[in-house]
Amino acid sequence: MLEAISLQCVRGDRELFNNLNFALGSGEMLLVSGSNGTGKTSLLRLLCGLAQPATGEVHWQGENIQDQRSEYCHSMAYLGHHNGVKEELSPLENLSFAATVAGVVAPEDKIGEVLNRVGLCGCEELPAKMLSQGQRRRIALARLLLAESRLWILDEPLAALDVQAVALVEEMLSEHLTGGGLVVLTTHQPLKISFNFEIRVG
Ligand SMILES: Nc1ncnc2c1ncn2[C@@H]1O[C@H](COP(=O)(O)OP(=O)(O)OP(=O)(O)O)[C@@H](O)[C@H]1O
Repeated sequence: MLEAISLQCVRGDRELFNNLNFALGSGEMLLVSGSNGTGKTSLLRLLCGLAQPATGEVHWQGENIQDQRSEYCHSMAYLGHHNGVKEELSPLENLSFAATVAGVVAPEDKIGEVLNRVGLCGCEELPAKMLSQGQRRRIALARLLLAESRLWILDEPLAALDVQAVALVEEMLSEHLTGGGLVVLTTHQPLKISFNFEIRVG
């Protein structure tokens, strides 16, 4: 379970939110909504442990994430605004590198399958810098599929994606939730898959 306990977020001299609470269980999805600049990315960064709340705590499986950083990093996959793709490396190399860092066993045929699933068949060996924005976003989605993390924290996962890729993300979310995974996401685009909770910031 992921729990936000009385979170307060301050950026610069502005309080973005205060006393924010939720509890998300297995197979559940939380949508974080709000207008531009209200604090959605800021909240996701607190949930990942990339930033600290002014007050409050984030708990994973009943324990503060600050006290279990390494375990939490293995349980959680974050897709931010940036794709985290290395420009000089091909999709194949990017995924192989990401799997090694995450401590996941990913033989080349498994990586090939995942790349095929995200529609990158035919450009597996091109340097990422030669790919389009949408194709780079697809590498990031492939990384999620390989990561084997129970908790997905996704900031605008549909950005730059075409209609087929949006449908793929919906399918990925659905499978992840059915398998007992948890999802926290922001999106300015409508999703066909329903969420269990919504928090509006700002
Ligand atoms: N390092 C920082 N220092 C000061 N203010 C910041 C910092 N980072 C973000 N902010 C401010 O915090 C506010 C919330 O930013 P955030 O990126 O969380 O918004 P958002 O809801 O995700 O917006 P969008 O929908 O445009 O992605 C913005 O007004 C932003 O300018």
